[in-house]
Amino acid sequence: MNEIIIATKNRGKAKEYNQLFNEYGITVKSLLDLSEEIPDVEETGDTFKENARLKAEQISRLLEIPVLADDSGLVIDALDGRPGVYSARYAGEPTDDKKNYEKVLNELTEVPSQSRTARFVCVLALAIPQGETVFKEGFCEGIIAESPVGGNGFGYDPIFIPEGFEKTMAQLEDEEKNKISHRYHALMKMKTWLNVKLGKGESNE
Ligand SMILES: O=P(O)(O)OP(=O)(O)OP(=O)(O)OC[C@H]1O[C@@H](n2cnc3c(O)ncnc32)[C@H](O)[C@@H]1O
Ligand SMILES: [Mg+2]
Repeated sequence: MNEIIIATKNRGKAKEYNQLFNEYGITVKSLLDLSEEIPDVEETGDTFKENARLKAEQISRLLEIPVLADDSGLVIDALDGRPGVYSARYAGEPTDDKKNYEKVLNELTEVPSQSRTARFVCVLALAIPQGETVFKEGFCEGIIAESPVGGNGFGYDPIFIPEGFEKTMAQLEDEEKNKISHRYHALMKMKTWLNVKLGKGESNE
């Protein structure tokens, strides 16, 4: 295997998967790299898992090859878990990262720092033609900053301070984010599962 399809139209995600798969010599293609026009998958699920399944299975069925997809988002305790599965379109459509995180900051103006706990969640789905879809979940704990800082990453990165750091995710180098992110943790679980499946390693679950 030297190429894998990620069913995403998000450039930030696609870039991270390329970096994460690079050390295995695997090239990642997103839906933005395919020459054919791929219809948008309606994210009608109520959970990250349902939406990850919809994206991976619909594109796998269309292309007739194994496909990975992630549904991810930011879960904020003081907002009862919002924006959660609605992270991409929290401030409405079309999707706008800046409007999304500004909405979150406005909603948290009265909330003190010890109550600004949150986590990024990533549910990664691997859909296999004629097979059962496999799901792995990853988390990254942190707190919501008072104001946006940093220009790396995407989405809510400028307002998310990961646990153990004093800067936002958007101030981290790509390599640093890719060692702690929810996406990295989900992918490592998927890798372990694949190794066991292919008889190359031990399960640690
Ligand atoms: O569905 P696809 O095409 O993959 O692209 P998307 O951007 O719509 O992706 P999701 O439906 O999974 O929504 C995830 C949203 O959560 C946010 N998000 C997810 N991972 C993130 C990360 O690593 N850093 C910052 N924000 C992130 C960001 O706003 C994303 O748009
Ligand atoms: Mg989406």
